[in-house]
Amino acid sequence: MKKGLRVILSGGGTGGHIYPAIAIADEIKRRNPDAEILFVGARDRMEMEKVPQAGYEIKGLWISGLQRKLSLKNLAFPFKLLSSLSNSRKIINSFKPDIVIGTGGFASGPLLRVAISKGIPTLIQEQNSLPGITNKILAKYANTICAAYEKVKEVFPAERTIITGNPVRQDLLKVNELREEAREYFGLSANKKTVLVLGGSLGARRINKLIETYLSKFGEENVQLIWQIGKLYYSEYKKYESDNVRTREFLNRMDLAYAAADVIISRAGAGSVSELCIVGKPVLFIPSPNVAENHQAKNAMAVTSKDAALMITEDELAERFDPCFFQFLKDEKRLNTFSRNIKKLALPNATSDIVDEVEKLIEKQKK
Ligand SMILES: CC(=O)N[C@H]1[C@@H](OP(=O)(O)OP(=O)(O)OC[C@H]2O[C@@H](n3ccc(=O)[nH]c3=O)[C@H](O)[C@@H]2O)O[C@H](CO)[C@@H](O)[C@@H]1O
Repeated sequence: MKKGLRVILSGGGTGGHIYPAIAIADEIKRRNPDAEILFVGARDRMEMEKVPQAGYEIKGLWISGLQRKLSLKNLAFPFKLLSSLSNSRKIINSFKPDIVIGTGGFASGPLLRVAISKGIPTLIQEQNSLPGITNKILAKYANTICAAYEKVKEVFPAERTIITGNPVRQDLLKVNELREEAREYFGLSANKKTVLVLGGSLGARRINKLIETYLSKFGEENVQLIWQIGKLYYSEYKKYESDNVRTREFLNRMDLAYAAADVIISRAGAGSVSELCIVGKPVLFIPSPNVAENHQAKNAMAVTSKDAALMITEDELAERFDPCFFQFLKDEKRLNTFSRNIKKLALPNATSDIVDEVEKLIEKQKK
């Protein structure tokens, strides 16, 4: 890549859009330490905190999505859109990027729209098998679309869509070397099985309720927990913190959380699924039913259909969790099969393949 490369990345709203953008930024920086990288997000969303923590500058736009139901908040939408288009133009004019990359979420809409209108190369990355609204609109004009599922070619222009997989932070590639450090970091015992509970980047109300119900049973079964509760629910559940139960609002060291775990209970957001394949540990998926076209269940089924994980839907939890999960925890043969099989589904080169596409676009622009 050329010296002094200038890149704007935009993705946010939830971790599912933020961490792919950070993974791409890290790989661009690794290949070209002189690259200037700027993030653009939505002013009040979690990217404003998580991106600076990852070491990058971020500018916030005043933008949100249209509410599906009739809501007063929608009245502000046209003003937010105009304001964010105007600010995107200012940001692009002053930063002068060589390329603009969008990973989904509201802020990437106006920003990429302006980049496209100015003829700046654009790349979008779609994590899900069912594209979100922002990427659906942008895909009509973006130069390249990097996706994780073949199925998106039914929605996106197939000739510009490349299946790369989802970018995953590189520190997750070597979690198997971190087990000791991880147990120490969380203050966990070396003699007990550890279950890691993940509710997606925002936390999951139903999973938190489930864990609360079975806390004493986990104790009786000699199982310790790392329990990611989520910002919205943390105040309600943090009282359960103990030597055996490590409660966290958010896990800033996902590498250590994955490293400490023997078994993982998780939502099935696209990024979580991609990471879990790389980590290669036995998983129980509890997909969120509150997402468009039940796409988390589809993400999970892509894994369970390969005999590589277990899935229980929220509707089935009351009946199936107790008999299935506690038996699963003791079934070493099945745990090993799942570990082996889920690892076969990993696409560890996704980030590098996406940055190859970034380089190609920039080269093409130069010609
Ligand atoms: C409710 C909802 O709308 N969920 C969507 C959201 O999920 P969500 O935002 O949960 O995103 P994903 O499951 O894709 O990824 C979660 C990311 O957050 C990180 N993480 C999570 C918890 C934590 O404590 N620390 C941490 O760093 C994970 O390591 C991962 O990188 O975006 C996904 C990708 O577009 C979609 O598939 C999901 O359906």
